[in-house]
Amino acid sequence: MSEPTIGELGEFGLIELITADLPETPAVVIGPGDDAAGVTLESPVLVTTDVLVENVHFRRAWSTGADLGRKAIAVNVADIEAMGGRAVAVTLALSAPPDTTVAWAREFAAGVRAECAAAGVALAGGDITGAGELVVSVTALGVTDGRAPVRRNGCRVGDVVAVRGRLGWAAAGLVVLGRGFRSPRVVVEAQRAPEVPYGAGAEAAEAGATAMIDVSDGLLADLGHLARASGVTIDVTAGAFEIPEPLQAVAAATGTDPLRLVLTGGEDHALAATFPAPDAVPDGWLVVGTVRAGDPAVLVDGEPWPDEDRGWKHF
Ligand SMILES: Nc1ncnc2c1ncn2[C@@H]1O[C@H](COP(=O)(O)OP(=O)(O)OP(=O)(O)O)[C@@H](O)[C@H]1O
Ligand SMILES: Cc1ncc(C[n+]2csc(CCOP(=O)(O)O)c2C)c(N)n1
Ligand SMILES: [Mg+2]
Ligand SMILES: [Mg+2]
Ligand SMILES: [Mg+2]
Repeated sequence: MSEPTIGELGEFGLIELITADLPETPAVVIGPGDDAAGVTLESPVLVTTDVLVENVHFRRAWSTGADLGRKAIAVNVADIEAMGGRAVAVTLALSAPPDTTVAWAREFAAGVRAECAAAGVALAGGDITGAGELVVSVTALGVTDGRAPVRRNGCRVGDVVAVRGRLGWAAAGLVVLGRGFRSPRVVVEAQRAPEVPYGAGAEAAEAGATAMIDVSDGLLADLGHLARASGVTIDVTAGAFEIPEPLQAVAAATGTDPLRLVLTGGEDHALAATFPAPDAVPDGWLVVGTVRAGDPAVLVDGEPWPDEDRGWKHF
């Protein structure tokens, strides 16, 4: 007998599967289950949306439903973290082919719940539609607990650049999966869902971070957004990075440069921020560069890096 599908379960059955018995939180006063959610927030409110599309951001052959559920929440919460905020609630839109199995949907819902719990956010609502391919769109709401939001435009000449979290792991996982392998397991898992350093964004803001971004496309590409918004040159020191063993293994096995994975690999959602001085950088962050006067640019050891090889571009 074939497996039960969400087409058989129905739209409202799928909503029930996703939303049944969600944990209560003080921030969400209504929902999900009404036409909209009621969320109690202080001001200013941070809001962000990121979409994950099948065969662009993930493949069903490479990732489980649980991986996708986790990733969809994590990549959005990372954007709240990147402004120094604390994510409070999310909404979740899922578009799926009707032959998607109920078993997959259950796993997806479990992944969403697990990451919401890890990030301390409530699922406040969402939407369901049919589609030719899977598409997951999440909107996250966050607060800053009285601090000014950290933006991309605050880098000052003399600041140091620091990162918190992993770089190049998800990209190494993509290389491995693309070649039909499943190991090293740690990088494959990193590609399936990122380990976002929850709380580190607020910590950086508290420590006086002048600008911040999460690394979705690649460190050099994303630091480029800080450099452009702030009108500065960022100089990254290649020797600051200790290349983790699994990345060395993937690079050796596939003839890639491990430093390239670290500098241009996206999807780990590490945080990259600038701080006024080395002693302002919180524990757990790695200083990887400096901010200088100059045209907006990101250099590596004072030299340009090829423009076409800085990180992911959708078009
Ligand atoms: N369709 C859109 N309409 C309005 N603003 C948008 C749209 N897409 C992106 N933006 C805005 O552009 C800025 C950069 O968006 P971008 O999606 O590149 O950043 P991100 O979500 O942090 O990164 P990524 O999507 O690579 O994870 C954000 O302020 C975002 O809100
Ligand atoms: C099947 C498959 N092909 C390619 C990739 C690589 N990839 C896709 S989007 C992206 C940048 C971040 O996305 P966004 O900018 O939308 O946040 C990267 C590095 C993948 N994960 N899966
Ligand atoms: Mg985005
Ligand atoms: Mg971002
Ligand atoms: Mg992007």
